[in-house]
Amino acid sequence: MAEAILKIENLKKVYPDGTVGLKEINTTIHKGELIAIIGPSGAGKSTFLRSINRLNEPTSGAVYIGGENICEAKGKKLRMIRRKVGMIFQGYNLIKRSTTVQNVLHGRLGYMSSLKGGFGRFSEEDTKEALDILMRVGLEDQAFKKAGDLSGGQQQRVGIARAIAQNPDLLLADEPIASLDPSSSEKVMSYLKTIGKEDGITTIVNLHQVDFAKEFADRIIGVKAGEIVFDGTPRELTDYTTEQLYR
Ligand SMILES: Nc1ncnc2c1ncn2[C@@H]1O[C@H](COP(=O)(O)OP(=O)(O)OP(=O)(O)O)[C@@H](O)[C@H]1O
Repeated sequence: MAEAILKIENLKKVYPDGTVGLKEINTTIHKGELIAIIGPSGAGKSTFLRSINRLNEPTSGAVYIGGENICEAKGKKLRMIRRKVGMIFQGYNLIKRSTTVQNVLHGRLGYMSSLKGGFGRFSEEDTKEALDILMRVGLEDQAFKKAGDLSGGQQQRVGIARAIAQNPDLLLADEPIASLDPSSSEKVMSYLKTIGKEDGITTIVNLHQVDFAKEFADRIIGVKAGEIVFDGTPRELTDYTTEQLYR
């Protein structure tokens, strides 16, 4: 089996108002896997995903990314771990008035000095790499358009390109296709899968659509009431199990 890239131990999240977001999550995820997290609304999918890079601060437990516990990391060490974790959002989170290629270059910021990054001084090499990445998501002809002028599906592909520019080991995608039509969703999931496999990136995707999880994931984790209640291959997720999960 491929090396473990992510190990989660006794991960728990209780929100300040007392709501238990995650009861206790334990799992190991391997290099290059595409994992879909599914489950009913309010199950804890976003809490789970966002706890992995501490976008949402866990209450207790450990998250080892490449052997380092991000929950205990601070300062430079935390930045170094986060640099290797790309994030893709439902609302794309692009700078709409900047060009597509500038948005992709933002993925490189973690590798630049804050002075150069602040002035947007990207090297020719960085720009060339950003254009190459745009080609990989089929957007080379949109590179100099304003990101805000692209369709939703295209904006999400820029989101993928920006995350890839970060040269990540791990990609976290929080409901990346929730706002897209089926055809754009299919494309976004295909690019995530193809690039993940080509580059050996482990990808964890929160999904509402079970059919997309079954079509694209290597492994599906079902979450309900803050706990993992299913963990298996798409084939192992039967109609009965799905019904139990969403009941
Ligand atoms: N900031 C917060 N404060 C209090 N409770 C929260 C907060 N964020 C989420 N929760 C609660 O934590 C639980 C898990 O929420 P989460 O958003 O992780 O679920 P989800 O499975 O991603 O849901 P959805 O599919 O609807 O996005 C829910 O009960 C939710 O109401």
